[in-house]
Amino acid sequence: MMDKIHDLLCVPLKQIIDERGAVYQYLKSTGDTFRGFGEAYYSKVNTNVVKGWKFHKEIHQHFCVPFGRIKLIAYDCRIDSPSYGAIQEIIIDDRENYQMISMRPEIWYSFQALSEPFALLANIINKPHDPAESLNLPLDNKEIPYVWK
Ligand SMILES: Cc1cn([C@H]2C[C@H](O)[C@@H](COP(=O)(O)OP(=O)(O)O[C@H]3O[C@H](C)C(=O)[C@H](O)[C@H]3O)O2)c(=O)[nH]c1=O
Repeated sequence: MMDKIHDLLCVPLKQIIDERGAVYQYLKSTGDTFRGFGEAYYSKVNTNVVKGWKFHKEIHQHFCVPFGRIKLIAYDCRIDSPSYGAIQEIIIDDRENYQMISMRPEIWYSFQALSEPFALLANIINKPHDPAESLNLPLDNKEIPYVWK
């Protein structure tokens, strides 16, 4: 998919690999996208499962995939955005697409594990998790023009 969502950034990350293993870079407080620290967690996604749709009213998220492979779909519903209506597909994994996704608030997203037996989507958010701050929609809905197959 060719759409690009305004303000959604994909930042390639380094993996420093040697015979003992590797260091996978993720997020620095000096980086342009850093908005402060609230909480860090991993979302485990079993093979082929899709989680979403999700939407955060306020929090800024930083995703990366330290294990496995994830397909992330984002939808821009902001009427005043230059990319209003855009759908962006992003592959994030622990190999050739190792990258950090900086996801500002007010973007709908859902994600699927493409790897076996699961994938981990790491998330660093700028405020502690608060269920009252998020919205959810079923995968099959009339508002988001994307069909998961
Ligand atoms: C994130 C979180 C969740 N929970 C509880 C709430 C639910 O009872 C349970 C599962 O949460 P949820 O269904 O939201 O999990 P995911 O679908 O993996 O989604 C989570 O990880 C993806 C990447 C997101 O973007 C979501 O914002 C985040 O909630 O854990 C907590 O108690 N504390 C927390 O910090």
